[in-house]
Amino acid sequence: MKVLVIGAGNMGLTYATSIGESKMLNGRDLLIMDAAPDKVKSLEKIDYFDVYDRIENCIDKADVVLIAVKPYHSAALFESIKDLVRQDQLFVSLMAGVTIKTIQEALGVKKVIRTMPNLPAQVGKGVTSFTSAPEVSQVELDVVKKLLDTTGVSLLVKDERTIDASTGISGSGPAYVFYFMQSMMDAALDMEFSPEEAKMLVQQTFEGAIELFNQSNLSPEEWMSRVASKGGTTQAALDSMENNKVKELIKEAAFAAFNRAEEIGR
Ligand SMILES: NC(=O)C1=CN([C@@H]2O[C@H](COP(=O)(O)OP(=O)(O)OC[C@H]3O[C@@H](n4cnc5c(N)ncnc54)[C@H](OP(=O)(O)O)[C@@H]3O)[C@@H](O)[C@H]2O)C=CC1
Ligand SMILES: O=C(O)[C@@H]1CCC=N1
Repeated sequence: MKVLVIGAGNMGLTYATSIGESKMLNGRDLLIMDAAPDKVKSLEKIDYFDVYDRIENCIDKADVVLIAVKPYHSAALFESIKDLVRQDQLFVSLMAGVTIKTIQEALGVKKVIRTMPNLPAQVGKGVTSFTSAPEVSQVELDVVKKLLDTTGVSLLVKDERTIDASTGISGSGPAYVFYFMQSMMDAALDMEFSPEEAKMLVQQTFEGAIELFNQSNLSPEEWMSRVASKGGTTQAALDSMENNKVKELIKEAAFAAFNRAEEIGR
C-alpha cells in the first residue's frame, strides 16, 4: 500500500511523520507533496518519505491519498487532480467543513473518508474523529484507522454532522485551552510575576490538573470541589466565573466553531 499526503503543513507533515515513524508502511511507500519550493527543500532532509512538488508526478502511485490543504485551497486542488485520480483510490480528507459529497463530486470518485484531527497529533496525543462514505469497505476503514492512530487515538463517528461537532470540541479545542492559559499568564503578569514565572506557574498548573484528572475517575466538577474550600479563594474565582457566565460563553464559542464547520460545508 502506498500513501500520499497532499499539503505538508501543520497537519499533513504531522501525519506523514507519524506514519513514517510507526513503520506501518514498507520502504518508500509514503509520499508527500507540497506546492511551496522552500517547504519541499526542507522536507527532502527528512528520511521517512519521498517528496514531490508536482501532483502529476505522484498522485497516480497512491492507493490512499490524505488531503491536508486548507479548505479554501481545496477547489483548486480538486481541479488540478480530477483528471488524474482513479476510482480504486481512497481519499481521506483532514479538511474542516469540506463534505464527502463535495469531494466525491469534485473528483468523480466514491471512496472518501472525512476526518477531524487536532494539533496535539504533533506529539502523539491527537484525537481524530472520522466517518466514511458507504462505498468504503470495512477493511479500508480499518487500515485508515491504523494510519490515524499513529498520531494518538481515533473515534469512528456516525455522520458528518458529528465530524462538524468534533471540530467544535476537539479540532479547535486546543486553541480554547491555549486561550485559558494565555489569560492566566496575563493575570499573573498583572500580579507582577515575571514572564518566566508566569509561564512556569501556569504550565505546571495545567500539567498537574490534567495528571490528576487522568489518574482518577472524578469529573472536572468533582475536582473543582476538591480545590475549593467553603468561603475560600477558589470559590471566589468560581463564583466570579459563574456570575460572568463563562461556562455559557465557552459553550457558545464551541458552537461557533461547530456552526462555522457546517457553514464551510455549505
Ligand atoms: N491546524 C490545525 O490545528 C487543524 C487543521 N485541520 C485541517 O487541516 C488542514 C490543513 O491545515 P494546516 O495543516 O493547519 O494548514 P497549513 O497551511 O499549515 O498546511 C497546508 C499546506 O498545504 C499547502 N498547499 C496548499 N495548496 C496546495 C496544493 N494544491 N497542493 C499541495 N500543497 C498545497 C500549503 O502551502 P502554502 O503554505 O504555500 O499555501 C501548506 O504547506 C485544513 O484543511 C484544516 O481545516 C484540522 C484540524 C486541526
Ligand atoms: O481553524 C480551523 O479551521 C481548523 C479546523 C480545526 C482547527 N483548525
